[in-house]
Amino acid sequence: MLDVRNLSVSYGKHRALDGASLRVGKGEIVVILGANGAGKSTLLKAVCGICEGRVSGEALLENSDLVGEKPHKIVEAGIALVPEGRGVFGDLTVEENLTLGAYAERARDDEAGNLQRVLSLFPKLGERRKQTVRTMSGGEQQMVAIGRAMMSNPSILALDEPSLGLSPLLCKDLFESLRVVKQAGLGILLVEQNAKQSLRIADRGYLLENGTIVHEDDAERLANDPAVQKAYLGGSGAATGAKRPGPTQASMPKPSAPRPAAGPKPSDIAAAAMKSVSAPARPAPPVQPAAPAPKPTPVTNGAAPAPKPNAPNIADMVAKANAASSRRNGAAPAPKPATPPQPTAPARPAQPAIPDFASSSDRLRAMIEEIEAAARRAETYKPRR
Ligand SMILES: Nc1ncnc2c1ncn2[C@@H]1O[C@H](COP(=O)(O)OP(=O)(O)OP(=O)(O)O)[C@@H](O)[C@H]1O
Repeated sequence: MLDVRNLSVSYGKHRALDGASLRVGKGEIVVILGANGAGKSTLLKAVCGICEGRVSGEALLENSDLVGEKPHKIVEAGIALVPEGRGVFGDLTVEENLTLGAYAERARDDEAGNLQRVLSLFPKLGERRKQTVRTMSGGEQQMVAIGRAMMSNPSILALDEPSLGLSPLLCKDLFESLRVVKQAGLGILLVEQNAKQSLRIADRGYLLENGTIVHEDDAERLANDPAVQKAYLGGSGAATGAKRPGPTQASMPKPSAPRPAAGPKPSDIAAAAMKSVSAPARPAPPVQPAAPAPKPTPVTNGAAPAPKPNAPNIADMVAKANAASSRRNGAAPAPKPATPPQPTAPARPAQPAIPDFASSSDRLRAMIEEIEAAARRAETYKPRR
């Protein structure tokens, strides 16, 4: 279904991805394992059309090449990204978040059907339809992010480190959810540092080292490979002198390389694309998450598509969400329903501090102002080459 051939990415002079080739079939989970800075996110971003670097090679989906296409075209073609950091709209409800994911043209005709499919895959989201996403646990928010991506009715779901920050128990739930998604016939391209659990659910895996794919195998063989165990699973393969058949040994995770400021921040790009949130006259952009945002800022997948007669208007949606939110709870956020205690406390990522606004409409307005400011920064940004 997805056939990536000889994909390379350079950020200025730095070659972050070097001739990567991989495939993802229907109903198949494929995991990319690699140390920090190996180029995993770069690979996903290049496939999804949101990479800031120079991209060459091919990413064929059902034989049409998506390299060079705009992100919303790639969503229309059938690839949806769940970005690192989720990018959910914390001030909106589960249902509102899911609805925003149905922006793609391929999803609009059957929005109700897609919603039903997502809710039947994730019954918990159905039970929590009216819950404000910010009040949910990290694992539940991740489920919202996956559900929202699935609302675009994709054939390939790409996920960037979805288990990041989740407790072991929530990780287990998350990986189980992905198994359910796979059973629905989607192909899953998964970037993960949690090698143990991802290899448990994956069909095949690739090892990425310094931008090069050095090995490919089925997931079970990878999990039992002493060299892989040593590098990614905390095992003692070195003691056995075992060597992986790839060109080089998998290296131990290394600290992230410093990231040169070669382009606008992903959150700025996302914010620029969201300008129409506060400009109702413009057509709304496609709502596919593009990048991790430092706050619960809405993130999108790039340039705005041509207006469609039946296109939902994001500004209207936000206004509706605003009204619903005010009706729901006035100034205070919805109380968090009791959830069973999680085994390890530090798993939930810190929630961004929310200023004590007088009402939820003030909160929304502040959010929009923040997005506008970021958009203005992005517009005037001039990359230093
Ligand atoms: N926008 C960018 N501009 C310049 N260099 C970048 C940019 N994004 C990534 N890089 C560099 O490309 C290399 C690969 O980064 P990438 O984020 O793809 O790695 P990764 O394997 O996803 O790492 P991690 O697991 O830490 O997220 C790194 O050296 C990184 O510094």
